Parts: sequence; structure tokens; C-alpha cells
Amino acid sequence: MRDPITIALTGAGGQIGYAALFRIASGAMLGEDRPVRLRLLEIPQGMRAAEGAALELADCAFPTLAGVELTDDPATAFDGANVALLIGSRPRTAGMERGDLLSANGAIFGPQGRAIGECAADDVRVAVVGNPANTNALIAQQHAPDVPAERFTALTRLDHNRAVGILAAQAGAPVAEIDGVTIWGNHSATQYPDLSHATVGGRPALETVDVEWARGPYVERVARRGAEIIEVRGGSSVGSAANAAIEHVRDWLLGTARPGDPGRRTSAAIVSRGEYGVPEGLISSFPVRSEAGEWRVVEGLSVDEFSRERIDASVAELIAERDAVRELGLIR
Ligand SMILES: NC(=O)C1=CN([C@@H]2O[C@H](COP(=O)(O)OP(=O)(O)OC[C@H]3O[C@@H](n4cnc5c(N)ncnc54)[C@H](O)[C@@H]3O)[C@@H](O)[C@H]2O)C=CC1
Ligand SMILES: O=C([O-])CC(=O)C(=O)O
Repeated sequence: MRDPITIALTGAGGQIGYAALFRIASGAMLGEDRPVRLRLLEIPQGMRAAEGAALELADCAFPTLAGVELTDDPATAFDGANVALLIGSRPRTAGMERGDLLSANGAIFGPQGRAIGECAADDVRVAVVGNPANTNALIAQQHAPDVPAERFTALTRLDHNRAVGILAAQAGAPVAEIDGVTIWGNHSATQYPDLSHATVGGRPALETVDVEWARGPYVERVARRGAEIIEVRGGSSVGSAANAAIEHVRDWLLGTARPGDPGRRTSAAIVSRGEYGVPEGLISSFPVRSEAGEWRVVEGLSVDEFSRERIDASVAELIAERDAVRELGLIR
């Protein structure tokens, strides 16, 4: 067994936390030779549920689980953390305005970002799941000026996996034959699932499925899949969200390359360095690969007029969210 890695997880008493914890503890995220030390951060109302999850973790007797600590103090949770999964957030409730939602989340992600900056390990990597994920990640990042900005990311892996699954079903092909799908922009209804460079069994996806479908109903279906799940299941995506968070961190730390597929890529919301015309500093979804623990945007893909408009629309929403949190004094 290698040295343990410390993983802080917020919202541990919630649904996604519950679905993620057992797989993380079993080695599904970082490998069966890598013990994990879990730090569970909750607010007082969520503490009993997190305690219950911790008892069940003990009952699994995972050889990879090196310890579980519960706390309601961000500084304790992030102390020495190598990975921070920020799942807990303030959901929108009836009558809440957008500004109220952003303020409530600013009050969570600002202090958590600061605690990460002050207490986490030098190699800390942060993945934000709690919505609005991209902007929450931006708020956290802005409160940790001494942590390299690229260590703050937001999850669009669930959107990516949805996009792959729905394409595979339409093409009548196994998921394993799908490659080159990209989610651009915000984890919201404006996101753009792009098949321009996707392939199905090595053939261009846009020669396999109808282009009208790919640029109309498909985009809508992927972007609204969260709402579809809520309608059908009676609750938001939980198992698939936990799975996506685990895959995001796994690919980030261990790399996207696979035997026989060294160029494998995925999508993640990472800090823009101006790639594809996305303003620098925004946390926006891109086509990415990870190598040696660093996400890199896949550059040089052609972007046609349709794609340009869709990317710009989602990026415009991210700019509006950034400007709103700036006006609220939540970031500089
Ligand atoms: N990025 C993505 O792809 C997806 C994101 N989500 C988002 O993930 C978030 C969590 O979803 P669920 O687990 O289903 O919600 P949930 O309501 O079941 O759990 C959230 C937990 O976070 C806790 N929490 C709230 N504020 C906290 C704080 N300041 N520190 C620590 N814990 C805190 C709550 O007490 C609760 O136990 C939501 O914001 C949801 O919208 C959900 C699905 C997909
Ligand atoms: O829409 C929601 O509340 C949850 C979410 O982010 C998703 O399913 O993509």
C-alpha cells in the first residue's frame, strides 16, 4: 500500500455525498493500492446523516480506508487535504432570486476557498459539484490567491457522460466506440454538447447520426437531462453525479490516457487561459486531457459558425454570473 491521500468532501450528509463516499473509500477513485483518509465537512443540520454514513463506512471494512473524520469547521476539513470535493451548496428554493442564490453560495464557497488556501496541502486539487458549479468554483478560487488557479475546477463530467450515453443510444453503438465528444461552457441549460469532432467506431458522428438531430434535439436533451431525471425519478441526479465526480478526480490525478487509447479525452470546467476565445480566468468547460496531474485544453479543433454561437452563448452566461458575484462583492 502507498501513503494515504487526504480527501475532503463537503455535503457528506447529502445524497451525492452518500453515493460517492463508499466508492471513494473502496479505492474506485484512486486505486486499490491507495489508502484514503476522509474528512467530511457538514453543517450542523447535516451532521447526523454524515455520522450515519461514517458508521456504515466502518461497516464496510475497506482495506483502503485509512480514517474518517467529521467536522463543521472548514479549516479542520481542508487541513492537509490533497483533494477537495465541494458538493454541499445552497439549493435554489421557491421565491429565491438569482442574486439571493449567488449570495448564499458566496457565503459557502468564499470561506471554503479561503480555508483551502490557508490549510490544504501544496498539491491540493479542487472539484466543485455544488451548483452553480462553475461560479462557485470561481468564488472559491478567488479566495485562495496562493493556490495555482488551475487547481480549481468544476464538474461537467456528468454532462459529458450524458452526451456520450445519448449519442451511443441514437447511433445504436456501444459507449466504448464513442470518442471526441465535448461539453463547452457552463454546467447549466446553456451548455453546448458538441459532436463536431466526435466519432462513433472511428467514423465521424455527424455522418452516423442526423446533423439536424445533433444540433437540435440532442443539444436540448443533454442540456436538460438533469430536469428530465428530476421529472422521472422525482429527485435530482445522484448516482450519476457521484460517478462523474469520481471519474473527474480519477482522470485528473491518474491521467486520461488508457491502454490502446493514449489520446482519450473528456470534458471539464477549468480556468480559461483564453483558449477558444473564452475570456481568461473564467471557469468554463473545454475538451481536455490530463497528464501528470494537470488538465490541458485540447487545442486546434476547428469551430464552425453554429458551434461558435453556442459556445459564445454559454460563455456569456458565465460572464454574467461572474459580473453578478463581483457586484455582490463576493469576488474582486
Ligand atoms: N455539477 C453537477 O453535475 C451536479 C451538481 N449537483 C449539485 O450538487 C449539490 C449537492 O446535491 P445533493 O447531494 O443531491 O444535495 P443534498 O441537499 O442531498 O446534499 C447537500 C448537503 O450539503 C450540505 N451542506 C450545505 N451547506 C454546506 C456547507 N456550507 N458545508 C458543508 N456541507 C454543506 C447539506 O447539509 C446537505 O447535507 C447541489 O448543489 C446540486 O445541485 C447535482 C447533480 C449534478
Ligand atoms: O439540475 C440539478 O439540480 C442537478 C444538476 O446539476 C444536474 O442534474 O445536472
